[in-house]
Amino acid sequence: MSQQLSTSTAREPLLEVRNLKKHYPITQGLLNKEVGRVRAVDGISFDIAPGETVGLVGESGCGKSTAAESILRLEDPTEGSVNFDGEDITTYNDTELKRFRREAQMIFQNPDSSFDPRMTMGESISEPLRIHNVGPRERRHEIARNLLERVGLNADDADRYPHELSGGQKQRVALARALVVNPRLIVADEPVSALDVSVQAEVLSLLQDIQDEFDLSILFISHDMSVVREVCDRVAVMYLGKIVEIGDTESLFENPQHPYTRALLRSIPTVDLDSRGIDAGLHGEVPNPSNPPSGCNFHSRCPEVIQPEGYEFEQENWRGVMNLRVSMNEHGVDVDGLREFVGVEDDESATAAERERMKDELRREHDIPEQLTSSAAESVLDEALDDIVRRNLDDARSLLADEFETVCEQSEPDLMDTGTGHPAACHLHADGVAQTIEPADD
Ligand SMILES: Nc1ncnc2c1ncn2[C@@H]1O[C@H](COP(=O)(O)OP(=O)(O)OP(=O)(O)O)[C@@H](O)[C@H]1O
Repeated sequence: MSQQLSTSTAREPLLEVRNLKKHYPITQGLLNKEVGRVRAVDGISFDIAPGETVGLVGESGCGKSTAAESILRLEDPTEGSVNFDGEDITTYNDTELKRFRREAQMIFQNPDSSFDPRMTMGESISEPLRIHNVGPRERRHEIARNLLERVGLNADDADRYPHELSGGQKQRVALARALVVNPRLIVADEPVSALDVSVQAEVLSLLQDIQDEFDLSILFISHDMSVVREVCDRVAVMYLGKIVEIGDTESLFENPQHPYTRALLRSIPTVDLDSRGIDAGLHGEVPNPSNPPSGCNFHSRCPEVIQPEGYEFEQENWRGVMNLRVSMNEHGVDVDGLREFVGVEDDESATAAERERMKDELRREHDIPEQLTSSAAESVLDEALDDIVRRNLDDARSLLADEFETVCEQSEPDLMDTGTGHPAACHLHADGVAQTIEPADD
């Protein structure tokens, strides 16, 4: 299924993002020679219909903010198109951009840094009107007072300064300021993550009321799955610059089809203390987007990575072997550290028993059990561990790659049909069969 079709809304979209990329060059030397690229956003496509809220969700560093900035042309995209009301804004000149920026407003995470401390709230709200030469000063002030009431504050708050307001009140003012130019699209980048939980709910409910009243489209960016579930009609899950799953909120939350989405859902804190925490979800960090893993970008952390043909692992054993391979490929193995750990002076004097202890330590570090359930796999692994402690790292690397390479590291999956009504980019769906997994507790 093409990414374009699978990411569309049912209605005529207001915003159409197609194959959007934003790469930052990494340069070196006096001549600024390009030696690499940070692939912050790497080919995303989705639509937003009028009055619709679409969530962009993922861990920190997945490229959400860069996507938002590229969509509003606060950053110039490297590739791709952004159609707003049928026109590609990536080709706009300065005058056209100025007009577009009245129609598409952004709200940021930290309300403190969005206001000039020397300006009253009324001045801040009416500032965009002044920039766009709308009305005389008194009229602009009146509009600001009016909007303050619309966002649940007092008209007289127009004369107050930012330091006199709480975080939640400031985020309400930020919303009023965004609304003052009658936008059709609001991009809200983590709009409630800096607020107390009790205030978050109020601001989110205000956002929804305002959306209904003004028929706004909203791109809602968040790392918080529970907040996204609350406010979004559809959700796009982003990992390392790409959309890995996109669908209606209920469908995606009830029947998540990408292992990354499932892991994010398991990471939602619950009131049940026994099952709380990130442990059941994601391990490690988002890899550096200047050097993403081969094949499926998520394979280096995926708890459901597909097993190589010809072996029968228990999935956790298999993940352990993958952990070893990933760390060998990403940063090698510290054989000196291992040697010191077991108290061996130098390589020559190591006894067979001490080498075994080094191998045990390698297993422990990578969550590999003492013995794999598959004896064929165990014998390959044992030989590779032996190579590692004898410093034949290249031999170990190629033995493991030859025997255990999986489709997940060989080829990059596109968004594909999952049989659930919404697509995901995962080889588990290569045959079009839905993965029916128990919904996550939330
Ligand atoms: N100007 C820049 N130059 C180089 N790399 C950048 C630049 N801006 C962002 N990046 C990198 O691009 C990647 C995506 O960053 P981005 O801020 O878009 O992610 P995010 O999902 O919004 O995370 P967060 O929630 O922490 O802001 C990160 O690895 C980041 O370091």
